Amino acid sequence: VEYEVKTTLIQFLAQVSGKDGQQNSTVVWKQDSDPCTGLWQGVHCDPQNMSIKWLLLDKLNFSGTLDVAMLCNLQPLAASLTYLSLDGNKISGGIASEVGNCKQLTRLHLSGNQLAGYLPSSLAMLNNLKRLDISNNQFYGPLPNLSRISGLNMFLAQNNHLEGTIPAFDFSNFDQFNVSFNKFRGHIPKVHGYFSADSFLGNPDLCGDPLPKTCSDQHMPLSEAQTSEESKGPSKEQILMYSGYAALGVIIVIFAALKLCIRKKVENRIEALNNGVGTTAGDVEMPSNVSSEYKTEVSRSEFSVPSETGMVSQSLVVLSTAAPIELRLEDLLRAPAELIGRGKNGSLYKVRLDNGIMVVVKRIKDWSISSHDFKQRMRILSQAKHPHVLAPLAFYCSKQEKLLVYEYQQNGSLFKLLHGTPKTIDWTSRLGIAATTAEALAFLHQELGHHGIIHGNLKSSNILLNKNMEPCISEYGVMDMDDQRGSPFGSPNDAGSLDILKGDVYGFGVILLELLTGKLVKGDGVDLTDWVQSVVREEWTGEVFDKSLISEYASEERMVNLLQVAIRCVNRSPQSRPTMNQVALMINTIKEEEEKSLIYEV
Ligand SMILES: Nc1ncnc2c1ncn2[C@@H]1O[C@H](COP(=O)(O)OP(=O)(O)OP(=O)(O)O)[C@@H](O)[C@H]1O
Repeated sequence: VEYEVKTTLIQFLAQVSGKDGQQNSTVVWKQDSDPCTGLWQGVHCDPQNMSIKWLLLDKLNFSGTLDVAMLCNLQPLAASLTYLSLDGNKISGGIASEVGNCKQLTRLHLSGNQLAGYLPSSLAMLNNLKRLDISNNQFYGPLPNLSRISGLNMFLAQNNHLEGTIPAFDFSNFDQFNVSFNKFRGHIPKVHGYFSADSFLGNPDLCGDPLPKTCSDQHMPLSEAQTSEESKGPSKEQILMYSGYAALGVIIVIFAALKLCIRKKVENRIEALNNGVGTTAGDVEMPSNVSSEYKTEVSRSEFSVPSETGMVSQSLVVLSTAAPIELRLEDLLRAPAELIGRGKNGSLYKVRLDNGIMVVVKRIKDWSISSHDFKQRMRILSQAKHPHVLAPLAFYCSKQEKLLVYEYQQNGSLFKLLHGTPKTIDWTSRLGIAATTAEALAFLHQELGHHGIIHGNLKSSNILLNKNMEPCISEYGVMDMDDQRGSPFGSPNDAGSLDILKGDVYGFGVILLELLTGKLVKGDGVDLTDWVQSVVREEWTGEVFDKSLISEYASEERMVNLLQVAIRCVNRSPQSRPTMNQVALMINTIKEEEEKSLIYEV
């Protein structure tokens, strides 16, 4: 590492620790050693080119001042630093505008210090920023327009003195967001159910969903209020801006008209198809290639879809733009199908469409839900979009029969990954799957819980792996809440409607136990939970873990932490189980610890 970089880092440390000359400092970096090879505490380098990537100096009792300009004005550091973390010290000062030079920063964690002052607008120029935590400080003034950073997925700024309006964030990008206990005012931008009131509480002049306080005219967003006060006549910039908007408007209208034309064409086609299908129902081919695993003959009558009149008269309702273009019921029925599962709520077929695309069709018979409620449910489900939730592409609904069409996931399920041979899943991947699944489930609970929609059948065979081997929750909302009566998962009937989501928390806890033990679940998760609880009661906790995790030297501390989360989730009493939001936070903390330890090893 260059001499200049070393000197700057040492000066930065002296200033931020408040221990000049590093006397009495808990961290000592020496000029005669190298930050990357000399194991400087808190410094993590890219092993390829020995550049400084992370500076992690959390909870070290530092009481100096922050000088980010010192780091970000030095080109080699500014070009390599991706993660700066100083959480939980007593550092004062502010964030200098030079932070904008640290263009590679993806994470800036400054929570729990005594930092103050305005946030520089250059913060919003950090295009690579993903996680920004400035919570529990004394920052004041308005927020820079952080909504322009498209990849930002965590923003924590609670407990400061920030004011003005909240920028128009796209909350669907965020897994954590909190601006509570500040002095923000005006309308909250559209939250679409991604975050609850907790994220906005404690701002007396803030209004609108999800806060109970509705907005009146006096709550006009600051930007609008300023415009109306100042506008005697439009300025040159305003004229330019408005003509830009007008041009954009024209483009949108043309685009909408085009879309309408296309939709009309498709509708005509479906109509024609439906008329045709009614008369050609007899031509529907028999599905073939039945899976040898199930050794079940699929006959035409089993997979064809008769309407109430005995004819195929309704079309598929396509819900997703990801659906293969012109996905039609007729094509589904004609395509070769392979029975791949017969679960407690229906059969599952893998279907190869004419164009070679594979889809999976879930066929649910005799579900007592009315057609109206089913359609309504499908519409709600399709609106809750999340990258780790496999939403149905399309559905079909008649009185006796419901079909749901999903994308085929060729990497199979978590069940197969954990219990198949060879078992190829290491600790880091297991923790990653746990964290991602927890976040996705927390999202669904937030989005759908108030509609009374739960997963209701969460298990490792319903966690599928996408092409990047990331987990996706499948078959969400396919089970009726009533179907869970008497289930050990803790149904809504156990303790009132508030607990409807806690059955899913139980199911998720069992998945965590499977990830940790590598053992099979029997009888609705009961055997495995009983076994784990008895071993832990006898204080043989270490015996619980999958042998392959022990032999790869996975951190026992973090495995025990995850086990504690799992045990809380499978608590007999639904009320004592945490919410999925809490679970997701706990697992994320364990994952962050794991990431930090991995980089220490480097
Ligand atoms: N979209 C999909 N792509 C690939 N495989 C899938 C898909 N959906 C389900 N599977 C797999 O197909 C198999 C059968 O699924 P199915 O849902 O019928 O059974 P199950 O999950 O064991 O039971 P249940 O009906 O109770 O959910 C499972 O191994 C599941 O992981």
